[in-house]
Order: sequence, then structure tokens, then C-alpha cells
Amino acid sequence: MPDTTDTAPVLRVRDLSVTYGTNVAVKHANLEVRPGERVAIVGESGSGKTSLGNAIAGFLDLDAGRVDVDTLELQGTALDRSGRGAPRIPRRTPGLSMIFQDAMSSLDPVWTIGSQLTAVLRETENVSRAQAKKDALEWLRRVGITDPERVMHAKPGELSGGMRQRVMMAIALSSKPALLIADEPTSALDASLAVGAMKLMVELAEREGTAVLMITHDIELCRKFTDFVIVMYHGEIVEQISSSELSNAKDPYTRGLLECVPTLASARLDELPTLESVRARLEGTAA
Ligand SMILES: Nc1ncnc2c1ncn2[C@@H]1O[C@H](COP(=O)(O)OP(=O)(O)OP(=O)(O)O)[C@@H](O)[C@H]1O
Repeated sequence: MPDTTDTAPVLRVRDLSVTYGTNVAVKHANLEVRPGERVAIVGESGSGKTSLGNAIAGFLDLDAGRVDVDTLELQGTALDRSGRGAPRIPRRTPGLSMIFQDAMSSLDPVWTIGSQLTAVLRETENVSRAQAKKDALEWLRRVGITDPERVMHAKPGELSGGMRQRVMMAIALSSKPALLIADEPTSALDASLAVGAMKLMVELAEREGTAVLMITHDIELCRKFTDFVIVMYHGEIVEQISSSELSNAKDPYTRGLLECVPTLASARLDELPTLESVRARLEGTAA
């Protein structure tokens, strides 16, 4: 990973909050992602990771929640996400792609994979229909699909979960975005497939020069695949730390997350610590 500390951030977020009714799910978040950098947002279920990712990407359901933000910039251009009852946010923000946990929710069930992928390629590259088809086949091969001709003609419902996830990656990255937001992109896959799919996503993003903001509850994945980790707890960012420094984390909650990771040593224990038990102990210590 090149040192990008002197380059302008691809994403800049200042004072972003998300509120559902009276529940403030994200509280005054500040973060930056630099070109080509891989950043994870990690935290337990309900800590606000998805709300933050959706608010940045423009996918937050504004009928359910509201976004308040001081600054939200993608490649120096302000994105308008604020307010409630604002005009519906367009589904695609140029320069930004998103991969969801459930690929079915972002693939159109009616159209073939080929038509969905070539539409993105033609919009991005302004190429002929024939060239877009060639490029689409190449993208399907790149994401490890061995029978791309068949998949081009298939509809999402005819593919397995793993295949759909690969197609999602192809669609998300083929538009050559500056930033990819990936929300638990492999959690619907078996553990054995998940690591391979994550590796593929990270390699393809690197090849395209795309920065990745990855939402996950798996701190081990962060260690393996990201440069930087943002830890959320009850809607707040409690720590921002380089992935290689994770074992020196200062925040008690980050240390709690690390303690809950199964290791060969913990496998010999009768009971693996749970986040609840670690937190109860930490809170007891803090009192
Ligand atoms: N559409 C919604 N309407 C009301 N409350 C919501 C909605 N979406 C999320 N919330 C609430 O916001 C808080 C944060 O949820 P969010 O899904 O962002 O957390 P998360 O860290 O991504 O969790 P998970 O890992 O389970 O996806 C939770 O209290 C949740 O109940």
C-alpha cells in the first residue's frame, strides 16, 4: 500500500449523524478515506455501521431516518444527503459503488446479468454494444466465473448466492469507482468461500485503483484485508487505528472485540468470551 497521507482524501465526512425517530443511530461521525485505501468500519450488531455506510452512499431510506451532516465530499465534490422528506436520492452516485450483504436486493430480478452489466459498462466507457458485451464477458471471467456466456443470459434468480455475489462485484467495480462501499459483502457465503471472495474483491479494487470502505463485524477480516479500522460502538466512532496497530488498540471496546476472536488458544477454553461478558468485565473495571 503506497503512502497516501499527503494526497487529498477520496471521501471526507464531517459531523454526520443518522436519526430514526428518537434513536440517534450514528452520532457526529468524522472520517476520511484516501485514494486506493482500504478502510473497515467494525462494530457489533446495531452499532450503526450500515446506517453510516448507507448515509454516505445515498441509500438511507429517508422515510425511516434523517441524515444531518456538515461535510460529505467524494473526490472534493459535495454530496447532498441531508434532511428528511428531501427529494428521493438518485440510486447511483458517479464515482461511488456499493455492494450489499444480499446481492438479490441490488440486482434487478427481471433483467439478465448481461444486460445489467453491459448497461453499466456502456454508461462508464461510452463503448459500442458489441464492445460492452466483450468487456462484460471479461469482467465475469475476472470475478472467477468460468462459464460467462451462460451467466450473461441468466437472470439473478437462476444463480447461486456465491455467483450473485461475484456478479455484484463485477457490476460494482466495472464502473471504475473511486470508492466502493461494501456492506458485509461476504456474510451470506460459507466461511470457506467468504475469505476467497473477500480476497478477490480487494485484489480487483486494487487493480482499478478503487478505495474500499468495508463494513463488517469481523475484526479478523479487518486485520487481513484492510489498512485502517474505524471502530463503532452505540453509534459513536470510538477508535480509528491502523490495521497493523490493532493489537495495541487503546479503546476498551476495541480490545473487547479483539478478545472475542476465536484463536487456537481460546479453542481450548470451555467457553469463548462473548462481547457481553467482555463488556460487563470492562464496565465493572471502569466503575
Ligand atoms: N430503518 C430503520 N428504522 C428504524 N431504526 C433503524 C432502521 N435501521 C436501523 N435502525 C436502528 O439503528 C441502529 C443502528 O442500526 P444499523 O443497522 O445501522 O447497525 P449495524 O451496526 O449495521 O448492525 P448490523 O451489523 O446488525 O447490520 C439500531 O438501533 C437499529 O435498530
